[in-house]
Amino acid sequence: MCSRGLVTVVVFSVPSAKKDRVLRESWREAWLRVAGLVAGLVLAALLLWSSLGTEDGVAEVLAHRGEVLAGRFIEVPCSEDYDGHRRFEGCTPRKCGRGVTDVVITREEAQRVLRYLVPQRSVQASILDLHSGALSMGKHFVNLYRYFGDKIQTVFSEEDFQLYQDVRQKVQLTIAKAFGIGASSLYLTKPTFFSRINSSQARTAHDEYWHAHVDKVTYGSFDYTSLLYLSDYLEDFGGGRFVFVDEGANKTVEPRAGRVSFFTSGSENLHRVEKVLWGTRYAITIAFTCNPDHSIEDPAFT
Ligand SMILES: O=C(O)CCC(=O)C(=O)O
Ligand SMILES: [Fe+2]
Repeated sequence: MCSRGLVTVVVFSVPSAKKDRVLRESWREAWLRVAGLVAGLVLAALLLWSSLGTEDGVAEVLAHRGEVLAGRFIEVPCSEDYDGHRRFEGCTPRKCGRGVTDVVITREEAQRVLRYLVPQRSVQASILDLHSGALSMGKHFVNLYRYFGDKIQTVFSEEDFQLYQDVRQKVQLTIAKAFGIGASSLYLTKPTFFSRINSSQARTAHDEYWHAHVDKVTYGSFDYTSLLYLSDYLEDFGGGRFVFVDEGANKTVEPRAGRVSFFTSGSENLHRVEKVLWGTRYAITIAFTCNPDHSIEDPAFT
């Protein structure tokens, strides 16, 4: 019986084995198709995620928005950009790099600076040159100081200018200390400006803040650039992170009110700002030169 059973099984199992194989193969094909689809979806999601995260690939975060940095400094080799300019020993960078600190300017001070720039917010300025008073409004630049004339005192108070001067002084000392130079060898240079960025369309080339650039090339006189952030990444706006464009992995600085980021202005510090996706981002660019011929006074009533 057993052998008959076996035979029976054998007899009937020939076509069923074929069927099984066909079935197994079609299952395998279906599985392969599903696996291929899943792998494709995962890859697409990864690509989308990385492009949303950094816009241009791999990035490391140099300063997270949530951390309070007592001071982080990273040295990078100097580019040759300084050689084409007159050198000022004890000031022109021999040591190059980038630093971030959250303890030099308090959040309260940053809020006060922002408050003093409120009148400009109401005229929808996107850039205000704090030295000349040039204000970009849509496609045009107007001169705020000339426009308001004597009435400028209704826009800015003595106290506002004093606050700006205190902030500038503290940032100057921080830069001097980080790079091992004398603070008095640094001079404020132009443009020193307030920027307000939102997600609306850029109207002039000045508004296209997202292009990678070298400050020394863009602005000429800059040797050391500093940025004081006045609003918080992911609280007040999305996108808008500052990116050092490096070979390998970019380094990002997430803005936070009161955060000061500073760096030598040559091509060792090529950088860009990510497009702002929502909300409004406020910052001040304060630049220093080693060349006294390029120095400017602190903004003041003149
Ligand atoms: O606002 C920033 O984070 C950077 C601005 C900038 O690159 C510049 O002012 O040259
Ligand atoms: Fe820049």
